[in-house]
Amino acid sequence: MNPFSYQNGTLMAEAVDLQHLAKTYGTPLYVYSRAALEERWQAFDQAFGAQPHLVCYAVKTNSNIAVLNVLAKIGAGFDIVSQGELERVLRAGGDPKKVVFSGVAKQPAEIKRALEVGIRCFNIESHAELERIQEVAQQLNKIAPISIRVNPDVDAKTHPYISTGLKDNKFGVDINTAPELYQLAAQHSHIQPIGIDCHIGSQLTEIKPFVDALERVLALKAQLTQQGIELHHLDLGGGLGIQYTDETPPAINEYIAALLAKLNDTQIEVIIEPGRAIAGNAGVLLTQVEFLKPTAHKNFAIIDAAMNDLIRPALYQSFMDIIAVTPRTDGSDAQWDLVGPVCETGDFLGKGRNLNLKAGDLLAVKSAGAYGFTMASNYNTRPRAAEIMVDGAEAHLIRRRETYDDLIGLESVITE
Ligand SMILES: Cc1ncc(COP(=O)(O)O)c(C=O)c1O
Ligand SMILES: N[C@@H](CCCC[NH3+])C(=O)O
Repeated sequence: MNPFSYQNGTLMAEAVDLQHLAKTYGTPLYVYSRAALEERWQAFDQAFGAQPHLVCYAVKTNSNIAVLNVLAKIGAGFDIVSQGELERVLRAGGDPKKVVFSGVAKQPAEIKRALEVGIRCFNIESHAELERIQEVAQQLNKIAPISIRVNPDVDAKTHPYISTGLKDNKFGVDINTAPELYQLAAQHSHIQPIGIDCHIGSQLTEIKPFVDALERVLALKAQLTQQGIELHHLDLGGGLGIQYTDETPPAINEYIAALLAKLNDTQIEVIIEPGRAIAGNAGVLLTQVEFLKPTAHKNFAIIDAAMNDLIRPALYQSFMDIIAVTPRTDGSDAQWDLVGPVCETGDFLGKGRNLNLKAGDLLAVKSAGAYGFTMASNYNTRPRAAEIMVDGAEAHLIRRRETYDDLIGLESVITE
């Protein structure tokens, strides 16, 4: 489903008028569709059929507790990378037994909390981290279930900043050295190896790298079985891409079908950690045109959303499609650079876009449900945007706009 479609000349989110939302809550404004979030998580879940599996939504993608709650209610597990994300999952009603904990430097306090609430598995990213988890588990007299994140060294063919499965990335351990680390882990008194983990990158638009990675993970599993280490699950990470413009990523069910074909009836539980493919196209960012500033060389449209609200274009030169909420019937298209009010030359959301604009127009940045709000900052002391979840004809404010007190209230002047 596409939750965002035009009706009577205006873009709607499900059955809610986006012009109306912008008037009520102001801009910049993130708007998510509940139905789209649910549909995409369920598409992953259902595609597994009889294969034992758990679809752990990657919390970093969009961590609003209303988003997590909607997914928890339909049975989602969660992939977290910090205690902060764990606290969100718990407050959203998520089941800790369905939580996997990734990330290269889990703090002792984070490990302790995760052991206390009883998460499913720690995805260990180095030998040093194995020792730290053993130490904390021993102090608590608990057994830590672990998998080792291996680096299968496959080229994910995505942006270098979001490719994670290559030898020279900071993530995971070299797949060739993993057997040694598993042997060592198995000898630790408070560690129980239960799975293998990998995650090769994000915004992948081809199936082959996923299948290549799985092949290497299966070979490792066979080797470990021979060495007497039996594992209960394979965690294949996230990474399935979405369409931002003209990309043609595989459909969710094609991607899962390719994994199942490679598994060839191996009855092992498969965990996946999709983020973008669930939340990306379930959200838009609404922004208003402040001023039009045509110059001799270029036309700038200055909008009220900036790189602090949505950093992907500035950080990765990502293309995010930008459309008029109510396309004009008067005037004509011109080419515009859509820039924000932040004092940085890199502050743009789109360049050279053909749009028919006037000051005051409302625009929607598409595919902004993933890595939008979660990567937002307060740079230039700009309050972060409000967030709305639409559910049919209803709109719920799921995060109010920040106030200046929210921003400045944590600070104090020195008194001398
Ligand atoms: C360990 C891990 N799992 C899952 C994800 C989610 O990735 P994506 O949003 O591409 O599905 C990420 C981010 O790339 C990650 O680092
Ligand atoms: N934040 C990135 C993806 C990185 C994924 C984090 N593991 C993006 O916006 O595309």
